[in-house]
Amino acid sequence: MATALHFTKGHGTGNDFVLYSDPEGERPLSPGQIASLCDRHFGIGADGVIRAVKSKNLNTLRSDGALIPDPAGASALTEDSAAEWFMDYYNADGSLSEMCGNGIRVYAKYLLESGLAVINPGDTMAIGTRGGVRDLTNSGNNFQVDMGRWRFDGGEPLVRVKGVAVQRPGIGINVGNPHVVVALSHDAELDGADLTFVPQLDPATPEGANVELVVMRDPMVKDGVGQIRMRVHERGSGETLSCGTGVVAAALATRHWAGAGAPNSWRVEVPGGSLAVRMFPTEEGEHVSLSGPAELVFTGIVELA
Ligand SMILES: N[C@@H](CCC[C@H](N)C(=O)O)C(=O)O
Repeated sequence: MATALHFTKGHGTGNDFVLYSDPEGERPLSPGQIASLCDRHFGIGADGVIRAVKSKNLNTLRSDGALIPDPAGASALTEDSAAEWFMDYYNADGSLSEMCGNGIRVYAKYLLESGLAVINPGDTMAIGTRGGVRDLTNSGNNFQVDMGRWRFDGGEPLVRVKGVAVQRPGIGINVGNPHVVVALSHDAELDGADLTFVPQLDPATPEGANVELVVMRDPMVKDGVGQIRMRVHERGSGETLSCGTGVVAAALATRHWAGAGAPNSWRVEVPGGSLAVRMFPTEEGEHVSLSGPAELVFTGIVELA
C-alpha cells in the first residue's frame, strides 16, 4: 500500500537532502525507501535523507518491519539534556551515517522554518547525532556548527583514484564519521579525477570512508586564512558537490601537512561553493567549527511504496 510523505528539499553548498518530520518516531523509512527517494531519475533526488525525530523517540526499522528503540537517542540526552531533536541521517543508498556537516545546518534551518524549534540569530541549539551532540549557532544568514573533538583515525592507507596516475597515501581523520584525505599536486590532477568510481583504499576499512581529494591554493595562506580546493567521494552517496564533515577533515589534514605555523582558519572551495573551518581551543581539547549556508528549496508530497 502506498502512503504519502510530506517532505522538504534542502541543500548546503549543493549537498542536497530530503527532510521530513517524524517527532514521535512513527515513520522511520527502510533502506529501500530511502534509496528510492534519493534516486535522481525515479525519485526526488538527493545525497541523503534526514528524519527530524525527537531524541527520546529515536528508533530504527528492522528488516522484518519491527520498530526498535535506538540507544543513540538516549545517549544524546545523557550527553546534553538540551538535545531535544535528533538528526537521523541516511546516505543515498539507505545506509546510516553518524554525522553530516552540511545536513545539520540544513536540518537546523528546517526545524526553524517549520516551527519545530526556535533558534533566534545569535542563539545556539544542541542537536543529537550518532556522532555525538553538536551545537549549532544561528549567525543570521549562515549556521555555524561546533563539530566537537576530532581525531586521527584509520592510519595512512594508500588511495587509488581513477584518473589519478599514481596511488597516494591518504590520512584517516574522524570528525564523528570516517574520512581519508589525499593531497594532489595541482588543479589539473584534481579536475581529472574520476569520482564516478569508488576510490580504493589499501588497507580497506570495514566501515568504509568518505574520501577527499585536496589541492592547496597559491598562496596557501592569504590574510591569515588557509585556502584549499576539494572534491569528495562520499561513502554511500558517490561524488557530491560538497561534504561538510569532509571539508573539516580536509582542513585538518592540510594544517597537519603544512606543519608548525599553519593557520587555524581555513576557506575550503568545493564544486558547490565554499565553507569556513576554524580550529579553536576548549577546556576538553581542540574543537573545530564549520560555517556555511543552508537553503530550503521546495516542499512536496511523495507516494511511498
Ligand atoms: N554530506 C555529509 C556527510 C554525509 C555522510 C557521509 N556520506 C558518511 O557516510 O559518513 C557532510 O556534509 O558531512
